[in-house]
Amino acid sequence: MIFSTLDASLFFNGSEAEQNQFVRDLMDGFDKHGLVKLRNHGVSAQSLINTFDVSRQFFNLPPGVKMSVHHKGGASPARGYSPWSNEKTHKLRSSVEIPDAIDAREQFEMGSPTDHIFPTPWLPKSTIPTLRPTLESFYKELGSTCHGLVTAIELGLHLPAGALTVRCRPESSELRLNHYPSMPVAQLADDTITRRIWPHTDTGIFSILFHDGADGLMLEDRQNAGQWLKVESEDVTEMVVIVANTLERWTNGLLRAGVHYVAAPWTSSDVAEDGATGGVAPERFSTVLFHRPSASISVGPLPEFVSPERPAQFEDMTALDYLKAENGRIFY
Ligand SMILES: O=C(O)CCC(=O)C(=O)O
Ligand SMILES: [Fe+2]
Repeated sequence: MIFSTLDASLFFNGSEAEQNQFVRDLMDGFDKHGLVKLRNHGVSAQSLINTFDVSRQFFNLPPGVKMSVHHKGGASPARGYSPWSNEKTHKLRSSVEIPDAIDAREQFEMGSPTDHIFPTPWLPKSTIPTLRPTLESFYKELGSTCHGLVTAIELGLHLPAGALTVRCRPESSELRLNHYPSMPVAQLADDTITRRIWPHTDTGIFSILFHDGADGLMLEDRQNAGQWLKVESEDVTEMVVIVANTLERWTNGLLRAGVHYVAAPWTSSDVAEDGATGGVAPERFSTVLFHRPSASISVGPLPEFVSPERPAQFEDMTALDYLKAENGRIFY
């Protein structure tokens, strides 16, 4: 296996020596790839089943119903439903200009249940009674895991206890449900303008990701520029953690964000083995939590990572202004 799968219970419930080993392995994975996989992460298998179940129910609704909770686009934090191709993820890598590039994907985003400045629009309870309670409880569970991971990162970066966790209060993370409709594999080939999601980095501190078993997640190989690694998964309860831009900015480039995209699946029975021609890619569902700092916190480099030999590489701006600047470029 290319990527380490770490046992998070060693950090949450282990001895000091086990915690220290987990922190070393986490930092090693972040350094080598910008990605690690976790098991025993605290999110229950039942929550995942429930979440993918309501996600399927939501995306199966008629377009008009989904559009009643439409995300209006633009710079504000994404809340609600974005139909096919509304987000242009290829623009997240400003160095790569691809005219008319399309994301073959629809999505739903929610913010913290306590966020009253950018509230999440919900369907009437009668439409899918379990949608909101399931997602709010999933959000809460993910929040506990994120808190633990941020604590581990503080240790790994030799920062004082609480240095990063205080920057994540009040909670400002965003939960996204992705649905990639079934489509001919040929439409996702290298010479087309369509990807399930284009190569990009995420804007938060890190992202935690689950999918429903349909593979396709690819990560840029930092050892071989321009090459991509398949993020194979051993089981659907495995959590993928990807370093995102804010951690890169805070550490002044010490930890780098993982560039990722979703390709046609490589193992599905209904897709040719090489994944490049023929066949139909089955639909795919994923959930991503973008763990973000609180809105007013700076995403500029932390003083601990700036020195005369290593001047600040990133602008000092609030997490909200940073998110707005990115969203303004990619959401229509
Ligand atoms: O669906 C996936 O596996 C990746 C999704 C993703 O990268 C995103 O939503 O930012
Ligand atoms: Fe992403």
